[in-house]
Amino acid sequence: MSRFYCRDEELRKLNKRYENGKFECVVIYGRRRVGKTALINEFCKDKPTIFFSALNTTGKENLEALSKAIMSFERPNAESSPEFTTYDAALDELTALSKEQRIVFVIDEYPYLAKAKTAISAMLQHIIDHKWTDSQMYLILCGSSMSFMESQVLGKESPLYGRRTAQFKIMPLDYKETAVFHPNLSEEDNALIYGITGGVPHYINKLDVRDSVDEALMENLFDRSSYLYEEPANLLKQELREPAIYNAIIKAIAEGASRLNDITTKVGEENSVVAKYLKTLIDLGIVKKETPITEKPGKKTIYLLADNFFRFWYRFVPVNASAIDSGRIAKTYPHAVKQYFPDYMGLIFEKMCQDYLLYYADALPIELSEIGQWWGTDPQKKKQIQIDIVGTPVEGNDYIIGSCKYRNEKIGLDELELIREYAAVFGKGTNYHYYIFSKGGFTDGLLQAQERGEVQLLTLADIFE
Ligand SMILES: Nc1ncnc2c1ncn2[C@@H]1O[C@H](COP(=O)(O)OP(=O)(O)OP(=O)(O)O)[C@@H](O)[C@H]1O
Repeated sequence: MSRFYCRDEELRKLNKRYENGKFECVVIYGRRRVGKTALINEFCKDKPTIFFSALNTTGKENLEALSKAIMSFERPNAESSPEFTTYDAALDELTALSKEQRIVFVIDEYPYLAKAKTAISAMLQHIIDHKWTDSQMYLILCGSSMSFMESQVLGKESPLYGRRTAQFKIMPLDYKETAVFHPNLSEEDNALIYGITGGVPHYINKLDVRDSVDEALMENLFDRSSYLYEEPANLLKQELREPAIYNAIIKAIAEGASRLNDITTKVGEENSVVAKYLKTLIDLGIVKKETPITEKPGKKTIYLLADNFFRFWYRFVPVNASAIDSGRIAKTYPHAVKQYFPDYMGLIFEKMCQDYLLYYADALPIELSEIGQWWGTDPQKKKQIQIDIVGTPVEGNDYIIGSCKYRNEKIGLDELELIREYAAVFGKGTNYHYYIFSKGGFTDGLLQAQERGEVQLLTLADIFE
């Protein structure tokens, strides 16, 4: 079995709740493959646990599976076990167990159960209110359908509303956590692994980098028989009824369409139809909407791929499909894939730098409220500008302005000049603190500017420290 990494904060909080001995109803949700079940297993490994993974079938078959889960807890060595004839009987058995001891009862894939047995949320609500509140039951409801978990389990319409005692939205790992999987690799390799897998532990494991990212990509992604080659299609098929349209939308965004109109034109469907599909992709954590920081959603809102793995796959697999199919990819890889990495990594590096500033928020010269990107038009030069990082203050007029360059060249004073100009166009603050992040380092001129206190300079090595 592979090792379990990170998630310390989630485990600490889950354990703290366990120790209080009181009734808990914890909701755990997040994108598919993000590591929800692995986290629950890690939490439960030394605790009395009934783990029921709901099935995408009928209510009857789910009751059978639930019966088995309860029976294998009560009689771990029995070859066959009786089954409960009703859900009420199974829940009553759980009540009896939780009166005797602290017990963790996990329902994984809860949306499947709620679909198969529509009354289950109301039944759970009833038993929580009448029996479990005073018991030692530690209930965990887990699911990957974000919209279902957010509206039907956490939302006001749900019978379970108000019953939960905590909720955890499990997010992909960030760049530093991703690097924990490969402590012996260089910062550049670790950045790339983050850029390819998006910090989804399952994808990090499946990419399985030993010595070289190039070799791992060739074996475990740019190969038709590999798991990662199939993954986007599998995931879409598993989650959605019309994968073809979703596929076209993701491809359009990966190829650079970011406004609704551009996506619609590429896909060849009505705006309203595409908007509906986009909403589902946002629920799945594949697409995200972005608006310039400090502005409200509106005309400037754009759509981006939230998931780096999808972004990588759709950027490099479709255009190289024939080379992959014919086995020529190893030959074409240097000019068809690898030479575009600095460009591909640009956006990812921006996110890494933003995360870095959030990590060290306490050491920043301002009390940070939000961090994001800003884009708009320079009215004098009549051209579009984009500021990679803007940090807004909780109060006052001091802002952080940052630039991120993922190139193999030294960045010089002209970059500082440029972001000073951009800050003037942004125009919200009166005092700006400048940060420049560069993979390839800095010229002496810029290093001297740092010594004069005009700018903070950080390399890839600095942000991984
Ligand atoms: N923190 C972690 N450290 C190491 N490996 C992990 C971690 N989290 C998940 N994994 C790996 O990723 C795989 C998939 O994770 P898991 O099944 O927990 O995801 P999930 O969110 O429950 O997925 P789904 O919604 O598709 O059921 C696991 O089998 C495990 O190998």
